[in-house]
Amino acid sequence: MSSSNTLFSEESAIPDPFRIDTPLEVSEYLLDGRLEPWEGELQRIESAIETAVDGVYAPKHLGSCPVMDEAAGAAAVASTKRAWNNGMGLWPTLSVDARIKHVEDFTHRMIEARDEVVRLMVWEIGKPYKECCVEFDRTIEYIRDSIDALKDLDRASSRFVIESGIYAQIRRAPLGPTLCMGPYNYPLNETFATLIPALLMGNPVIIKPPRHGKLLFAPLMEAFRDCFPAGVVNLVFGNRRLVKPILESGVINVLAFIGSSEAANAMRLLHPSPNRLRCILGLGAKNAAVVMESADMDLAVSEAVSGSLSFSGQRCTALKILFVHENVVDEFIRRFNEGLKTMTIGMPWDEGVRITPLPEPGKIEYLTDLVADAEAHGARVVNPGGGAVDRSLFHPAVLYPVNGEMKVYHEEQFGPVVPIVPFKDVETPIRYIIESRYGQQMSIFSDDAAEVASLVDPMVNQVCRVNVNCLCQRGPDVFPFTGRKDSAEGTLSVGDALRCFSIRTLVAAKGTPRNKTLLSDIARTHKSNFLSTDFIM
Ligand SMILES: O=C[C@H](O)COP(=O)(O)O
Repeated sequence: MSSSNTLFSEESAIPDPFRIDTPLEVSEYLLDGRLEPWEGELQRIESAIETAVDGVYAPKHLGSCPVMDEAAGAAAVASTKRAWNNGMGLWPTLSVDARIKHVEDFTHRMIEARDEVVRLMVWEIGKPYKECCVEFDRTIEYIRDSIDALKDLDRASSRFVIESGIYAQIRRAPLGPTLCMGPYNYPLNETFATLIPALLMGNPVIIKPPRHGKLLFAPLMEAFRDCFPAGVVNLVFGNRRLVKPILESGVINVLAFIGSSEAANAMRLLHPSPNRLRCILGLGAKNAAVVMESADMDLAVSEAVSGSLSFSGQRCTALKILFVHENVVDEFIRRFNEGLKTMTIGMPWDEGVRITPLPEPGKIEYLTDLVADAEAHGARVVNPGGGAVDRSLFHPAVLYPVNGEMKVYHEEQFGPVVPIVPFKDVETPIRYIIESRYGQQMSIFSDDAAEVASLVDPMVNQVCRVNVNCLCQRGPDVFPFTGRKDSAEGTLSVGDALRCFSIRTLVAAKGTPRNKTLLSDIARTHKSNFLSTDFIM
């Protein structure tokens, strides 16, 4: 564990590849296929990491970004609307293979920017360097897998159907102007998890990067401009002032947002016809682990440590509450505290580091308050040094015994605080999961097949992924990723997301010989599908 005076005794302690010597001043945005100069207000972007200058610790100035206003929001809407052109624009009518080519060209350019994107991510959100690399590479893989999935989908869905005397060609069609907004914890990957399927399916998009993790979009701006037709990708920076007119315009047909349930609800209501707005959302979660008496303790502990504390607990899929059978809870806590030694605290570029500075303002105070509230209601911090604060670093705090009177029992902490609840009867965690406002995932740790089986069936009807002897997680990205209740809308995984960003339409005709010829002719001239020869009658 690093002590406060070894973290950053001086600036030169930062390894060279990670230095940011010159702040990145972003004074352009992408609209209508052009990089436009921004002459208005700029936001000063500071690092999650506090560094020492003349012995005084403060966040480092990383650069600045436009804070775009209502007029810019309206301009972004107009650009996207032109690209859509009532579904008759270049992009929505382009052939699938041509769209894929644009995305592939962009991917090559994106790979060239890897080092810079990763470096900015490390500084802006404090994510460990290796995890930033994984995020980048996972994004590239997501793009490639989505392209493959689109080829399969297109072939499967572009065949002729003859049913009850009706000829039909079923087509996957785009939905229209789309607003993509990712979260700070996966600023690249989770923005692209909506952006790429939206584009592949023919939708023009506005990207609004998250509050933290936005500078890393700057190295991609020229690639977006060069690789896509005008107006297909619009990249704007700002806050509510920018987003409000975009949604209020009524032009946006799809809101793709990963973040809090509250923000999603507020945004949805900005649209003049909220029911018409398709929302593809990845929201909050309070995933529980249930550790039964029969559990393999080594496995349960190592999965629980990693599941609750990877990227300092800032994952929607993190285990945010641990229910442990009362007969094994003492052993579980003892081993959990041992396991915490693998959660090295330090700077994101330190080898093997897992717990890093938190980027959100006010987060340290929030977590400190959660711990104090739990203590006031009878819990203790059971790991030595837990809850200690070292500038923007929060040392993981394991709280025990936690109960329903405490805030941490209910709230999504999204940080390195681990509440442990003892239980006698498995009804307790089951009831917790049933009554939760969220329904993303859960984990069961047990070595008893009958016991697992009895839990799995009721639980798959409460959450969208039941993990057996395994932590909660999103990947592999070809697996469905969604949630019930306030946790999600739509499914954000390879393939499933392509379906979310499109609609099945069909061209149908009375099954006469004349119409058969007619539909074949239409199929020959229609560009939006691959139209393999087996499609043409
Ligand atoms: O923050 C939510 C992410 O979707 C979690 O993804 P992950 O399970 O791969 O860390």
